[in-house]
Amino acid sequence: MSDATAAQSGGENVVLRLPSGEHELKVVRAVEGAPGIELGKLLAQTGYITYDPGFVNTGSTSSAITYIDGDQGVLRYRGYPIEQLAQHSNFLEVSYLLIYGELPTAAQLEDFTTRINRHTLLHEDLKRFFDGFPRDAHPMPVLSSAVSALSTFYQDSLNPFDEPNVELSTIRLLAKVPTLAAYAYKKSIGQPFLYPDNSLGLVENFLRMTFGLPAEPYEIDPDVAKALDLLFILHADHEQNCSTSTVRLVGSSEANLFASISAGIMALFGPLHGGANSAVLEMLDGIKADGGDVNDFVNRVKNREKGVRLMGFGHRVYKNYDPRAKIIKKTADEILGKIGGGDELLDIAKALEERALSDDYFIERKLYPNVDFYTGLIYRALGFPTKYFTVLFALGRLPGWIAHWREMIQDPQTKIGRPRQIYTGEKQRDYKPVTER
Ligand SMILES: CC(=O)SCCNC(=O)CCNC(=O)[C@H](O)C(C)(C)COP(=O)(O)OP(=O)(O)OC[C@H]1O[C@@H](n2cnc3c(N)ncnc32)[C@H](O)[C@@H]1OP(=O)(O)O
Ligand SMILES: O=C([O-])CC(=O)C(=O)O
Repeated sequence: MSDATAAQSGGENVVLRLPSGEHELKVVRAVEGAPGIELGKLLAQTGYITYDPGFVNTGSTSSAITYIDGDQGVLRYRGYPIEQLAQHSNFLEVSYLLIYGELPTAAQLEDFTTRINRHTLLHEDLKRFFDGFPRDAHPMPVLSSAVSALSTFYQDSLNPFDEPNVELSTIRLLAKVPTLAAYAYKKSIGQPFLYPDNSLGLVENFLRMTFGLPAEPYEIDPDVAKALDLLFILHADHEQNCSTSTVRLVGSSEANLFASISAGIMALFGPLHGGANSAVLEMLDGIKADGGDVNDFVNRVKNREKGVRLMGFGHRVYKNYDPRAKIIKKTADEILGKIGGGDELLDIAKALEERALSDDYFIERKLYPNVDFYTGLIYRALGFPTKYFTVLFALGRLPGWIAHWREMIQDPQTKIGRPRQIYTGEKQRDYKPVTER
């Protein structure tokens, strides 16, 4: 038994009889350390294909970035509890932590900030890119396309093993994605783009480029900036979620950082992942329009009416309250109280949660609110349209995607991602000409 395996407690000993001999292993749930690695390696040698749709039990990598204990509702970035980071840190500092592994010193943070500020501008030709999209285009595919286009403007990014250029691409992404996101919004409302103002912080600059007008001074509301910064921290990483796994999978073919993150943005778009934040608000709007009866809605969910799920509820890993949702719920009242928008929808959301958490359907399945349940209410109060919410998630998740791509490219264990399948089609048949079919 390896030290890593032996060090785990609470597991069970299993004996595997494989062509390579008998192997006694302690098998534990993969919440900490490397308990599944030995087992996975042994099974891989046998050539047996394990059937695991959705990768429920498959550890696709080892990682030192984010730790989740889904049963206990624990989330830590590089070992720091999310609650502490939410209370004391800020988004730039957390981005540094995720990407470089340590909290920055004052000098490191200043250097990081200066380098990001130097790259917030977009190439004028890249700005024209937005003209090609319809005005009512969804901002997520617009953002993904624009990030993909960065590879064409910065061809020094193409070699994933060129460390100085990976570092430059990292800074370019952190600097330019907020500008791209703001321009996607401006395009959708037909207003002119604003150049970044690098005397401002990252979040403040983004707010000004999004809501400011060229001829008018834009006054930044510190409560709004603080609320958005907090939400970005809470979204910054979440281990091998669908979009991060996509970033790693695309990157495992040695595609560059921009291409991999462009793909991650599209994985985030779906309503079962990041798109749930928009879907929750649409659900709450729908309940309100139907008279506000949460019982009726919950019954429709339980009756499995086609296409009706309790959006913002349930999670692959959390079988307890999502700690991010706990923080957001706690601060939603405070934030909405300060910036306005504590409307009927918040009451409906709370009633819906209370109703669901006392219902056997949700209790038996361990379904709790996830990070997306309360965020939309805050985004709306900050002035963002529903369609734009997932772009805000993408802005928050960006440092996590970058950190995972960099960890993946440096890991000597990385192999091209290539799952197998269980073939269920025809065994073999002979071709017939079209006249005989
Ligand atoms: C940032 C994020 O990505 S967080 C997730 C955001 N997504 C959402 O909020 C969408 C709503 N939630 C869901 O669709 C799911 O809970 C997911 C996608 C998050 C997780 O899916 P999985 O881990 O594959 O769980 P799965 O779909 O197998 O659900 C297990 C059981 O709970 C039920 N269930 C899960 N989530 C919900 C829900 N939100 N509403 C109603 N029933 C649900 C399933 O129908 C299933 O029941 P069954 O075993 O009787 O068929
Ligand atoms: O971890 C997941 O599967 C989804 C999630 O909560 C996230 O990406 O933040």
